[in-house]
Amino acid sequence: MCGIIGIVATQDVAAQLYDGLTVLQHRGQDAAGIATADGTHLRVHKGNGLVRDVFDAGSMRQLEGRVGIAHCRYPTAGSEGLDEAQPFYVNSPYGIALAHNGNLINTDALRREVFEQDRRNVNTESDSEVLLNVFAHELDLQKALTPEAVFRALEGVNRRAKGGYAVVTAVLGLGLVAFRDPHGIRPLVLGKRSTAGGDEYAVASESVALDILGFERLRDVAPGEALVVTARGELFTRQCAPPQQHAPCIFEFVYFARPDSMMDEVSVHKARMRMGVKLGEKILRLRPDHDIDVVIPIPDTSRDAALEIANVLGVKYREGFIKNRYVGRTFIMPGQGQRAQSVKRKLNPIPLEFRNRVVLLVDDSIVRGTTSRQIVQMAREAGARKVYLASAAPPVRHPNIYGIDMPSADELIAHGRSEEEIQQLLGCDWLLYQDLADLEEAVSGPKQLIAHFDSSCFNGEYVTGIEPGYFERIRQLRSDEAKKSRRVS
Ligand SMILES: O=P(O)(O)OC[C@H]1O[C@H](OP(=O)(O)OP(=O)(O)O)[C@H](O)[C@@H]1O
Ligand SMILES: NC(=O)CC[C@H](N)C(=O)O
Ligand SMILES: [Mg+2]
Repeated sequence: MCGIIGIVATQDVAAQLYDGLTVLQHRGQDAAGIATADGTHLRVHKGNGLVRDVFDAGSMRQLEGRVGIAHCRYPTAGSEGLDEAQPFYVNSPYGIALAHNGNLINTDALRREVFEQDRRNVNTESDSEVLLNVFAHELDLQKALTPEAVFRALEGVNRRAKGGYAVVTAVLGLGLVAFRDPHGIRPLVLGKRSTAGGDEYAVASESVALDILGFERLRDVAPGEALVVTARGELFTRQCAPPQQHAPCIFEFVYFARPDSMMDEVSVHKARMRMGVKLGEKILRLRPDHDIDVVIPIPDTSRDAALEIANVLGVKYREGFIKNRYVGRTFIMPGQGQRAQSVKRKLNPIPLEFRNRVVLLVDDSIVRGTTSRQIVQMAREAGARKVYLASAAPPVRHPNIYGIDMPSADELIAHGRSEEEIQQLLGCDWLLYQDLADLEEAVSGPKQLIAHFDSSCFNGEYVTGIEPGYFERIRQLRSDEAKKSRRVS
């Protein structure tokens, strides 16, 4: 789930893109990059690692320009290597740099089309580079470089590309172009800042990036909508795909996004609190005479939900695990070995919060079970009398194909297993999952702001439709086993 941001300002934007990336870091830890356009040159700097490791004073100095885009990467296609770090660049037409959050599901077919019909070669395994070439070709077919021409080109892109995509591009001689897939699976938000020199605009995966840069959040980019901000700061917007069901990814609200972000008009923090309320109510329904002494979150993401569960149950909330702030998110690490090792380095219990107590551990989600398996064990070793585990999301039983790297169903602990079997595998005394209807209600909230979601990893329903054989192909390409063998060879 990568993070993207694009800015058009009245002064150089690289430093602001850098700051924006640092608050989107939780969306991708493998690589980062910035591209800027200064009228005659597009400059790109990218590398593997965290934002703070990729850039130094020298690389920042050469990123001149008042139009720019940036990306932090969590791979869902290709390798974790530098070749596939973003932004990508093509020199024709005009010079275009592109950064993409999401995942295309017709990459193979598009790559062939791009090569055979559009006569463009894509040298990496990245779906995003294929997407850039489709955009470049469609723009090449237009006879001018105007917002109108870009919108026509994007109608072509939306006809050809299938999957989840929120995209920012810098087009030399024009400015910033941003667009969101016709179902709005991936998030994208627009902000504005007025200065003495004129209006400035930014688009980003999450509103937190706008907040810290002092942009006012105007609105979300609509599904299928595109916008152009010229280098002079003029904003043009247009719907570039026929209307489709809006289906934002529910996992953004469960895990990916920062709680201080607003997404599709919903506060992620409030959505997570409502998840906690629903789960607390479910506990009271199933076990009105429960014996829970204390509710303990598995930090970070589960905190909002855990606090509300404790409130509903009327029991204590305690921070029983201390998180090492220098270890990143484990779920978005590329290999299972790395993920498993990091849980121990990341979380350590405070035994006095566990000793002789019946503890309810809360996590936002249980995906591969890497975290919860170890945490349940740690809670027992710290002296808990009984260990219960509640997940603010339902069992994850199906692959995600729109930008979260869960390509292989058999790596998911809940795939093909009953809740009793999962409980046994995790080693807890009671395992409780949120119901999907409750989760969807929790996110859409009392105002029912979102009618449909991409909840595919919970219910196996894929809003774009799926080609036969697709799952087997991505399993072969992207399972942990496949990735490991690629790393060795
Ligand atoms: O079942 P698993 O495969 O372990 O995946 C689920 C876990 O991974 C995530 O935590 P992560 O450490 O990535 O981030 P966080 O600190 O934001 O909770 C998520 O919050 C769960 O704790
Ligand atoms: N998580 C994402 O958004 C990934 C973007 C793109 N598919 C890549 O692998 O680089
Ligand atoms: Mg976690």
